[in-house]
This record gives sequence, C-alpha cells and structure tokens, in this order.
Amino acid sequence: MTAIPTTVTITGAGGQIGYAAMFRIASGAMLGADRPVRLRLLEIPQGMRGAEGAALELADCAFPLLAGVELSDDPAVAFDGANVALLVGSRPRTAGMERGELLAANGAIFGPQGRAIGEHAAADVRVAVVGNPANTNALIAQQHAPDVPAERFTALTRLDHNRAVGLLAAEAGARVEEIAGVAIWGNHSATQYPDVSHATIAGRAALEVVDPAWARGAFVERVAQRGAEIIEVRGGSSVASAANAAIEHVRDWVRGDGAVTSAALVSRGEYGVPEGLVSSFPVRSVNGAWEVVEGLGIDTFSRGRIDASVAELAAEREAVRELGLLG
Ligand SMILES: NC(=O)c1ccc[n+]([C@@H]2O[C@H](COP(=O)([O-])OP(=O)(O)OC[C@H]3O[C@@H](n4cnc5c(N)ncnc54)[C@H](O)[C@@H]3O)[C@@H](O)[C@H]2O)c1
Ligand SMILES: O=C(O)C[C@H](O)C(=O)O
Repeated sequence: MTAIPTTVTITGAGGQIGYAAMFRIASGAMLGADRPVRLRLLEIPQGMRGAEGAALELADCAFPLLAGVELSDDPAVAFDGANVALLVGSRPRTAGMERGELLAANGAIFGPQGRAIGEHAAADVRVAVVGNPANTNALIAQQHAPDVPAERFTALTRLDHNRAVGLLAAEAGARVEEIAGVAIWGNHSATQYPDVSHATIAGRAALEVVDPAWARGAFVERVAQRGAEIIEVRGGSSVASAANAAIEHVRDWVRGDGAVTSAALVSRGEYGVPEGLVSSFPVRSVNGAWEVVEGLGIDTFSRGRIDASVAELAAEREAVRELGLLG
C-alpha cells in the first residue's frame, strides 16, 4: 500500500451527495484499493452537525484505507494540500426550476472556493464541480485560481453520460458493457446533447441498432430531463447516482484506461466551442489527464444541438460576469 494518503476535500459534506459519496471514497471505490485517503469535509456552520455525524459513522466503519477525517468551515483549511476536490456544497433545485436559476444563489460559493484552491491545494489538485449549475460554477472557480492549470477544473456530466448509456442499453436490449462511444456535449442542463452518432452497441453502429428518430428525439429529451424526472418522482434531486458519477469521474481521471466517456472541461476551442467555456465533450483519460476525443464527424443535427447548448453556456458566462462573480 502507498504510504502517503491522497487528500480528498468534499464540500457540502453534511448534505446528501456528500454523505452518499464519502463512504465509497473511504472504502477505495474512487482511488483504488492501494491508495489510502485522508478526507477533508467542508461545510458552512449550519451544515456542520451533519458532517460531524457522517464523520462519526466513518469512524464506525473502520475503513483500512481511511487515514483521517478533518472537518472545517474554512475553505483555506479544508483545501490545504488537497489532491482531489469535489465541489458539491450548494443548493439543489426543486421541482419546476431550471438548474440555471441557481446561478446567483450558488455562484457566489465558487469564487472563494476557487481562490482557496489556488492558494492552498496541492500542486496536482484535480477539481470536479458537482454543485449546480455545475459548468458555470466550475468556470467561476477556475477563474479565481489563475495559477492552477485550467485543465484541472472540470464539471460533472458523467451522470448524464451514465443515464444515456443505461437508456441506450435498455432500448437495444444490450448489456451496459456492450455500449461504447456515447458522448454528452455542452451544458449539464436541459440543452445538453446526448449524442449516439459515434456510439456502438456490441460493435455495431448504434444508429443501425436503435431507431435513429428515437435516438435523436425521445432519447435526447429523456436524458436531458432526467434530473427533473428524478426530482418529480423522488421529491428531491438525484443523490446516489450523482455520488456514483462523481466517483467514476475522478476514478477514470486518475486511473483511466483510455475509454471514451464524458466530462465538462475548459474549452481550448475544440469543435468550435469558444475558448474558456466549461463544456462537456467526449473525453478519455490518458496518463492522468483528460483529453478531448478529436476528429469526430459532426453532422447538421449534432451541430445544431451542440451550438444551442454552448450558446447557453456563453449566456451563463455573461450573466455571472454581470453579477461580478468572475472576479
Ligand atoms: N452535476 C450533477 O450531475 C449533479 C447531480 C445531482 C445534484 N447536483 C447538485 O449538487 C448540489 C448538492 O446536492 P445535494 O443533494 O447534496 O444538496 P444538499 O442540500 O443535501 O447538500 C448541500 C450541502 O452543501 C452545503 N453548503 C452550502 N453552501 C456551502 C459552502 N459555501 N461550502 C460548503 N458547503 C456548503 C449545505 O450546508 C448542505 O449541507 C446541488 O447543487 C445539486 O443540484 C449535481
Ligand atoms: O437535475 C438536478 O437539478 C440535479 C442534478 O443536476 C441531476 O441531473 O440529477
């Protein structure tokens, strides 16, 4: 076992996703059975009792990989030496809201946290933003940490990706492991584009296996609206599936096998996405760094959907600039 523990900071650790994620992280599901972890739990004072209770339960699990748990309501302390930062802490939407409506309420959280990451985290820090609206919150955090390489700031679209894979497998009557090459483009919002143009099912082109009209109609809408569907059915936003997606995002980033998945990264202009926006792309992790899968053909339908979601990201960037949240 490696002697030096990886420091993982979880914000919003007294909330639902934090609770669902931390036990799996402590058990090795994120970084592997050979990597001890030290957890840093960041909360606001009102959330501290929840985080304290979770820390008591972590102790009661006696996880061999758990090298320590520290709680704080100070980002400078919680991000000190962080190798992985899961930025979960923020308000979830409720029924009838769009995620973008949380911008003003939640955006203000991410500037100070980005600054604290820039000033205190480890040189190899990897940041995954879960709190909504995740893409633009990641942009805000990244803009406040100018000395951290921009590629270390990401936002979660793995949940959308997993939803798309699950739905496609069910429609095709295939196993999940037979699905490859699904991509989520754009924003983690209702405008996102779950794209199966380059996907395969058991080695065959997905668009030859499922009805293309479904793949570009009902499928896209179902994935894009899945968060709202969960809120309506459960009475609260997704928790376990979100925690699972965050764990898989970091796991594949750190230990990735080169398989294609989806993550929102700071654009370098790939596929015409304006530089600097945090947009979802088809990605693979190579040597511990996300790379956008380049060279995919984009037809007219896909172009229209990607452009629409990217336009929303550009509008969100303008909105947070006007709110003074970009620093
Ligand atoms: N990207 C995704 O795929 C995805 C999926 C599901 C949920 N989410 C989002 O994740 C966020 C958290 O969801 P949840 O269900 O855990 O919510 P929750 O309300 O259960 O927990 C949020 C926690 O964050 C804490 N918090 C608030 N401000 C904070 C701050 N400045 N620093 C540290 N902690 C702070 C709160 O005290 C609370 O304990 C929401 O914004 C939700 O919309 C994203
Ligand atoms: O939809 C939400 O508000 C929660 C989350 O982003 C989700 O996709 O489930």
